[in-house]
Amino acid sequence: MSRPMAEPDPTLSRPVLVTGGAGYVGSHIALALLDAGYRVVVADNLCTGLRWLVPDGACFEEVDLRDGDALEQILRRHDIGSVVHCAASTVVPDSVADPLSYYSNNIGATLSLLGAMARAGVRRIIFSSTAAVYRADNAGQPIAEDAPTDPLSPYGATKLMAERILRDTAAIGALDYTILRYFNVAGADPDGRAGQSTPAATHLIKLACETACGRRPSLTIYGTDWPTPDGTGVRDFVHVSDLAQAHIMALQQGAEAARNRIFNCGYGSGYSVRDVVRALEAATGTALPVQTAARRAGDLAQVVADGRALADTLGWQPRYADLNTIIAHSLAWESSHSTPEFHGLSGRPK
Ligand SMILES: NC(=O)c1ccc[n+]([C@@H]2O[C@H](COP(=O)([O-])OP(=O)(O)OC[C@H]3O[C@@H](n4cnc5c(N)ncnc54)[C@H](O)[C@@H]3O)[C@@H](O)[C@H]2O)c1
Ligand SMILES: O=c1ccn([C@@H]2O[C@H](COP(=O)(O)OP(=O)(O)O[C@H]3O[C@H](CO)[C@@H](O)[C@H](O)[C@H]3O)[C@@H](O)[C@H]2O)c(=O)[nH]1
Repeated sequence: MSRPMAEPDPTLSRPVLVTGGAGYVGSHIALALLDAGYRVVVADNLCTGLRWLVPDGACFEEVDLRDGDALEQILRRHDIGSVVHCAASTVVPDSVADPLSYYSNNIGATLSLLGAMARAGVRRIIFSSTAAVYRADNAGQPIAEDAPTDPLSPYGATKLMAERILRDTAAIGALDYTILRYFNVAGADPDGRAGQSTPAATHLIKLACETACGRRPSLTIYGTDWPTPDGTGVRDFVHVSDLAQAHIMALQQGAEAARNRIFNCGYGSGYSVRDVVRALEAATGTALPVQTAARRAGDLAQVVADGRALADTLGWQPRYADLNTIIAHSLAWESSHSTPEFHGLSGRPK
């Protein structure tokens, strides 16, 4: 199914660089930008990304963002006008086990990118941040952008530090940023063009769909004694295509409402792990094999966004804000595309 082409913003007639565009979120952002009529360049070192996830219409540059000279050349060669910065190391427990590699990659890549942007005269950046920057004791309340920050993990700390670097750089007039703090990203492109394909993904809905497709013997529920209605963890799952649209809106309104602002990206609705299991069972018509285990280290009971600012300020209108839709799209992708034997191959899975 093809979507109508929207007129690109005349101030954004130059190509957009998507760092991490071979990854889960970045590939959906690249698709949404192409759908909206933008020219797109993806910069990715494929450390977790997959070449075949880069949409056909995008130019691909295989580069480690920490190579500032190479990046500067890419920015100049493609006449980049703005940057969506998704590239990062993203697995929370890995960041606890190996903090130095997380600080090195996430801070190193951001510093190198901002330096290259300054030298090439590129000012506008949209940054992928996370709910993991907030303090853990939110008492189960929806979290607004002005809630206290105090990340539990090195991963969250790298994101908060990168936010600070952006703020300090904007304070001297060197760039304009919009920071988007994602809650739990899930789902897949409704047209089946992209989906979560990382071989070692750890996210609940991805693992639940792998289980439903018979690739895992069972799903482990971590903790049934949380202070939540059914005892399992509660999260705010945001559809990856709605999230991608938020980046387009931030870019289009960059000179106005989104300039140097932070927005939560979540629907404000919490679903428990058992809600996810039930929704999956309803979608497949079969029982999902589950086992229970102790709470996972570093987990929180409930993480739900107060996401009103994004809608009120940028006019974000999510299209897929429904757990059943998120599950249906994830399941469709998992069952038709993401098979283990294709992981790591350069060709797109059939
Ligand atoms: N998926 C989520 O639930 C979630 C939630 C909150 C925030 N985020 C943020 O969204 C962004 C994208 O996450 P994702 O889930 O798509 O992860 P992902 O691992 O699928 O994508 C990250 C991409 O960045 C690339 N990359 C990493 N380091 C690089 C470097 N030094 N140079 C070039 N490329 C590099 C990887 O190869 C990969 O393609 C990250 O910044 C992450 O912190 C994701
Ligand atoms: O096999 C599993 C996987 C997860 N969970 C539970 O499901 C919930 C969600 O876990 P997961 O999907 O791993 O996401 P989070 O740990 O909430 O973290 C995600 O969402 C954060 C934003 O809220 C991002 O910052 C992180 O990068 C991203 O991994 C938690 O209660 C987990 O304990 C299980 O019970 N079994």
